[in-house]
Amino acid sequence: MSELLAEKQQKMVLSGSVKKGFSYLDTQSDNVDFNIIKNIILHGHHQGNVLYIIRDFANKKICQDVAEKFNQMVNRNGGGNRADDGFVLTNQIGATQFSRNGEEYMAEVNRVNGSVAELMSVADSYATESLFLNRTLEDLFLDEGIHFGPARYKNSYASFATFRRWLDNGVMSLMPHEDRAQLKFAQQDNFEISDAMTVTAFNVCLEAAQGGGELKMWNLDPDEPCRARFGVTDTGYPYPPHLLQGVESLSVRLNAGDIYFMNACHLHGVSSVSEGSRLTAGRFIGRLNNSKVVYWT
Ligand SMILES: O=C(O)CCC(=O)C(=O)O
Ligand SMILES: [Fe+2]
Repeated sequence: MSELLAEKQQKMVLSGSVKKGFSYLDTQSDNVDFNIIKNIILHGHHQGNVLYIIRDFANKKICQDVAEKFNQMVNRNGGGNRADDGFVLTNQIGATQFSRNGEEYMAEVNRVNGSVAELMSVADSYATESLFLNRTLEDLFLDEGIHFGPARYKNSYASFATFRRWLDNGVMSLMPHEDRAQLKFAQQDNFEISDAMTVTAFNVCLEAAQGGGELKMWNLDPDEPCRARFGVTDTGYPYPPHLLQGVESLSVRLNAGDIYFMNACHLHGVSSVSEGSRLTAGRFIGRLNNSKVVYWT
C-alpha cells in the first residue's frame, strides 16, 4: 500500500477526541502535586497532561520483595490466576473485570483473593500504603466531600490491585487499547463502575525492564464508531500499532518504585521488552458522580 493511501485509510478509520496540549508530567516523591492527581481522576487530564508519574515513590526493597514473591507464586502455579483468554497474554495475580459483569467479576475477586493476600503478605500496612496510597487518596477526596473506596456490587467489594507481567506477543508487550469500553459488561447487571465518567489507571512499577517495556500513550480517546470499526466495542482491545503511526504519542520509561496515574480512556500500550522483565500492579479509578470515586481491577 502506498504511504498516501495508508494515511488516508487511517484518517477514515480512527475517530474520537484529542487533548489540546497532550503531554505528561513527572515529579519526585517529595514534590507531589495532589491537584494534578485529582484533575486526572476527576477530569481525565491536568492542562492536557494525561499522565502523571511520581518517581521513586514506593520503597524499592518492598517492590523487590513483592516481585520475588510474585515469581515464586507464578512458578509454583504455572502462570498465575489469568488463563489465556484469547486476548492478553500475561502472568497475573489478581482479578480483572475485563469481559466480566458485576456478578462474574466479584466471583473472580473471591476466587483469587487468597492469592493476592498471600502475595501482599510480604508487605506490612505501611509498605502497602507506600504502594497504593489508599489512605492518602481517601483523605484527598474527603477534603472535597467525595467518598473514595472500592467499587461494590451487591455484597462484594472490588479488589485493591492486580499484579501483571505482560507477555510479549512479538509486536508489543501489551497492545494499544483503552479501558473504558470494557465497562459495557458492567452495564449488563448495573455494576456501579458502568457509570464511570472517566477511567484512570493507577499503576506502581515493581520491576522495570532493562530494555524496552516503555509505556506508550496516543492522543486519541476513541469514540463508539471507532470502536465498532475495529471490532472492539465491548473490549477496547486491541488496536493495531501500525494504524496509530500518524497519531501524536508519548513514550516513557518507568523504574521500580515509580507510580503513575494515566487517563486510560486514551489509547495506551507497553512496548516489547528486549531485556529483563517488567512487573506492574494496577487498579482503575473512576468518578461515578459528584460525591463518589471508586476503584476496581
Ligand atoms: O503496565 C502498564 O504500565 C500499563 C497497563 C495498563 O494498560 C493499564 O494500567 O491500564
Ligand atoms: Fe490499560
